[in-house]
Amino acid sequence: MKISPLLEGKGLISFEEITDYNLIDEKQLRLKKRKNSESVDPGVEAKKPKFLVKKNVDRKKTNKSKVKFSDEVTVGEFDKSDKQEIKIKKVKKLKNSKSKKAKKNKSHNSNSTSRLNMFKTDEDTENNFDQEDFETKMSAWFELALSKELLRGLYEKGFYQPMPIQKLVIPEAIKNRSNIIGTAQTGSGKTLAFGLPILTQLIDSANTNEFNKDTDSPAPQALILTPTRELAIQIKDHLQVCSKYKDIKIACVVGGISQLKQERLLLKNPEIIVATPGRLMQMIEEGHEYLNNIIRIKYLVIDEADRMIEKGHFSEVEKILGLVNKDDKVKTKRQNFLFSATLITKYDGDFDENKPKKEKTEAQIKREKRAKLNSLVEKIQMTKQPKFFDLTTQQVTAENLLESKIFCQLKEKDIYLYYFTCKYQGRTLVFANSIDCVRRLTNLFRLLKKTPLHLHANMDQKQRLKNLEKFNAQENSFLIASDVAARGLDIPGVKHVIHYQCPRSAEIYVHRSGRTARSTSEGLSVLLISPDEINLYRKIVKTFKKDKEIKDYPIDLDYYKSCESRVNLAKKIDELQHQLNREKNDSNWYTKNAKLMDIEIDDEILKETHVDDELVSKNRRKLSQYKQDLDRLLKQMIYPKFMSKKYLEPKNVEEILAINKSETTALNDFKNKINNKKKVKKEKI
Ligand SMILES: Nc1ncnc2c1ncn2[C@@H]1O[C@H](COP(=O)(O)OP(=O)(O)OP(=O)(O)O)[C@@H](O)[C@H]1O
Repeated sequence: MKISPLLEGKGLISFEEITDYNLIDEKQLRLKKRKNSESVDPGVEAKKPKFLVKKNVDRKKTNKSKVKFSDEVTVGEFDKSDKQEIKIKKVKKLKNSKSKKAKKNKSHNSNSTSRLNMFKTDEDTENNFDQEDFETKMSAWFELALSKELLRGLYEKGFYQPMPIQKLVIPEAIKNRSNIIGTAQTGSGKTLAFGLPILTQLIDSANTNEFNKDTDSPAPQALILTPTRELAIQIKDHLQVCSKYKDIKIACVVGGISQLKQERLLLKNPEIIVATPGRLMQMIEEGHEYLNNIIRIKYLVIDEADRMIEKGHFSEVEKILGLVNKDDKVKTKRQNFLFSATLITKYDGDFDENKPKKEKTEAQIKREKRAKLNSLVEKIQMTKQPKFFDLTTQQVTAENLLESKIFCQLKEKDIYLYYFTCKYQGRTLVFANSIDCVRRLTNLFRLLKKTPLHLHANMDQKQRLKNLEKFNAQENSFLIASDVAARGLDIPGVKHVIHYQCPRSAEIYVHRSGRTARSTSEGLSVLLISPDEINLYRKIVKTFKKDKEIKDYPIDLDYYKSCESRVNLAKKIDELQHQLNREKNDSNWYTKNAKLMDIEIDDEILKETHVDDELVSKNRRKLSQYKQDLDRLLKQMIYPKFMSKKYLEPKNVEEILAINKSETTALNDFKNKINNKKKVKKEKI
């Protein structure tokens, strides 16, 4: 058996190791294969189970279950009664037994060859579909009981190995139809962990014509709820690509986009609806027939579940739950999935340094986790005990994420941000706490000719999507966003996440940072912390015990100084521009309204609102001068320390800039700093 690179070397467990398989089927397949020399007759194979089936064996009663529990992966059978411990399902540590591995690989191959014939389309036969390549690369998926059409889609996407959360959740969800609660780091593939089991089961029912069998009016089969529109669209696209070899219709019901268009798509009776709660509830209340039938859904997913059930945020979620839980029979049969990277990480303790510290005991933490899970189960009204998969580590943030910080004064933040975007190449995502701050930074960085993109909840939805698309498409794009972009968004190649302001909660820190270092890529997060944010910073550090992990980001002071003059000038321009606009708007407001109402303005008021023309033209001249100065500054190079001034001929500037940028990356600078510190420490010892 091949182990996912993410599992390798970490002593993590594999789901395959904890299941018992129906070996008779496997033997029969092998015998058949031998008889037919190369491949098994697809006709015969079709009558056999397509995948190895987990036997209904009570592990507790078998002697094979001498197992150890790995700290890093918790497979818990969650118990509703608060008094009982979370039952840990027995799991075996992965052993590197060669003979066992070889045996398994053999069985994979013999089994998969026969299945392969069914994956082929007519086009494949013409285009020489590489069966062997498919079989070798995809073998790790074969035991997860996925439908053949999905395997083909995954192969084309280059997803040759299931990620750990997928490896654990998928077979459990398909074979046992369990309710699932899953938590794993950001970028660890949770979407497909719930998406693939649902798609497989839908494909199976489509193949047996089971959709809407018992009723005349069609109904959605699955509902996926997400907190943001962008995330809903992303999930829809992701599932659609994976299921391209089977016509499973997926529709988005999200706000900010033409309702008419969505209604048209709903006329096609999509099996899966991915929705944000607000628009979904609105359309249901307006009496949309197909959506009203969500009371019959067979699969319910609540992504970013901790956010979705936050008090006061999503009253619509509760209304939707009220609807889907109306019919007891449907509710009992429904399969539920709850996922998030921060499902149980909330820190409710005290982070005030002046108060005595009370460390929680392991038992207390466990109790709290259980209580949180209990409340989730109750809210969703799961009738069957869920299986709980916790793949988060102590670090909580993604494994390949390097975390850093810069302590600075409030007014220095703009300079550090500019410093960063000038010094380093790579897609950069900046988070601010308020929409006003996003707007101000966008204006400022436009003046600095940094072509920033922006994203916040008060923007037109089309513009939001357009900006996200541009951020995706351009190589060194730079997006300034509010926390509407913090959760779930999967933008490839984001190299840096900068927290311009300290996030208000530790969970948001995890999600924001998780926009980089996704899947197997590396990424860097930089927290800019001003004195008034120290408490927020402490909260993050305490929640995740990260006091040693978040190191200072190294700053090149010469470079910083060059940035300072530009940013300060740009700020002056921004302020002056605002002042001029304000004055213009004020005087316009009075004269415009007076005209509209056909009244004469009192002389006194006119005097008060009168804009001093001379002052205005003086400010305009000043503004134009500042702009010219800034232009001149921006044309110069922010030269790195190691370069002498003789290189700074204007024609060489671009060239040098390119060389400079290709040599240094933010991650390398940070890693070098850490390594140098380690060296110094060693030398001292
Ligand atoms: N088996 C796989 N092999 C390779 N890449 C994968 C696999 N499964 C998912 N991915 C990719 O990994 C990335 C992260 O996946 P996904 O968006 O599902 O993460 P997530 O755990 O939901 O993250 P978040 O907590 O931020 O929402 C995506 O680009 C996805 O396409």
